[in-house]
Amino acid sequence: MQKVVIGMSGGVDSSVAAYLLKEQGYDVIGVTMQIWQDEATYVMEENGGCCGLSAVDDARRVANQLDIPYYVMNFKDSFKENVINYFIAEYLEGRTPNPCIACNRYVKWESLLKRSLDIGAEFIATGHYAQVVQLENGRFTLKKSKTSSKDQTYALYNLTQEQLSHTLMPVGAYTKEEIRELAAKIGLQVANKPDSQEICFIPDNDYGRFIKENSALENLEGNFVDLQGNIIGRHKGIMHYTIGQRKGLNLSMGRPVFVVEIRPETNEVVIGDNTDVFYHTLYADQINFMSIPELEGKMEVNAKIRYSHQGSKAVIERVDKDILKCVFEEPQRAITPGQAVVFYADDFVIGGGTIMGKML
Ligand SMILES: Nc1ncnc2c1ncn2[C@@H]1O[C@H](COP(=O)(O)OP(=O)(O)OP(=O)(O)O)[C@@H](O)[C@H]1O
Repeated sequence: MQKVVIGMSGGVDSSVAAYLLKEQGYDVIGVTMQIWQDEATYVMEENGGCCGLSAVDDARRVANQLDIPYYVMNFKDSFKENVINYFIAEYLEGRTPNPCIACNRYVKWESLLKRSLDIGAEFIATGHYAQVVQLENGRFTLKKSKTSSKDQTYALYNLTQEQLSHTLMPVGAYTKEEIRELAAKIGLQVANKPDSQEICFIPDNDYGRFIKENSALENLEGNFVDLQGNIIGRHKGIMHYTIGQRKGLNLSMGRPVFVVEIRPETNEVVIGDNTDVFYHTLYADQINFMSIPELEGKMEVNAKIRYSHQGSKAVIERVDKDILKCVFEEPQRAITPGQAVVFYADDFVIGGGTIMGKML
């Protein structure tokens, strides 16, 4: 029997994933990763966070019910180094990070996969809404989940071929409703648990406060400037802002105004009109390809610039060793440095990268 380690967060999806794997005949081992420091754990619990004591209790109960072995493993150091530190550093450099992507690649896959292989498992599995497929060219890639509104391929675009070849995502072939029905049918007590919140380690979504409290920096205030360089007000620190933001600027300009650029080197936040946040072209680095080994020439794709973006027609080409240029057919609003751009052909991930500061 092939051994698989399933990451259990105590929620509906990973619980049903464990059930499905068992049904499919795998030797299933449940693991909950402890990833965040103890103090915050209790705050997260109240907000439905994924990794505190009740998550462990829930996951353990499900594992008992499914009659599979269950362990809690400590990944706090890996999470701090790869997710929290990256998250803070990116904001302080004026970019908007995506911590789930870093967590997936470096904590869930790199660290958990290594430990799983060490204990004799062949695969790791999660309750993500995505499907792992092997193409005719032999490469592994991700296919969008059955319900596009739940699809999580965007946050998984930078898994390596090696990681994908050891990965199972059994819930991706079902809709969320089907998963909830399945959970109810098999009597899982977590069937009605709410979905977890957006960023698990920031309970109230107050990124700015979190970064201030977790970095040594004191006074982060600076100037709001307009596109001509005139000072138009004071900002609270660049980490409070992202491209396209309108709320919370506290500027009375007599018209709606938006963040159009963040300049960490001068600690300035540039303000403009909505029309100033549209661009045709972005550049991306830290490229990872999935369905293709390498990009030859130009390629037509559907490109997604944030988790909630529908995707838009674009042409990509390499312009440097690790830099891709992506030209959209229609200008896109709020292309944001630090976020991922993920390229699709129909429902399949071609690859992706990290959006750089330069836009045209
Ligand atoms: N602390 C953790 N320990 C082990 N696996 C985890 C942990 N957090 C998340 N995962 C895995 O990653 C998957 C996706 O996590 P995500 O936070 O997107 O969903 P979720 O809402 O927590 O899912 P679920 O309904 O399974 O709780 C989970 O289904 C689970 O397999």
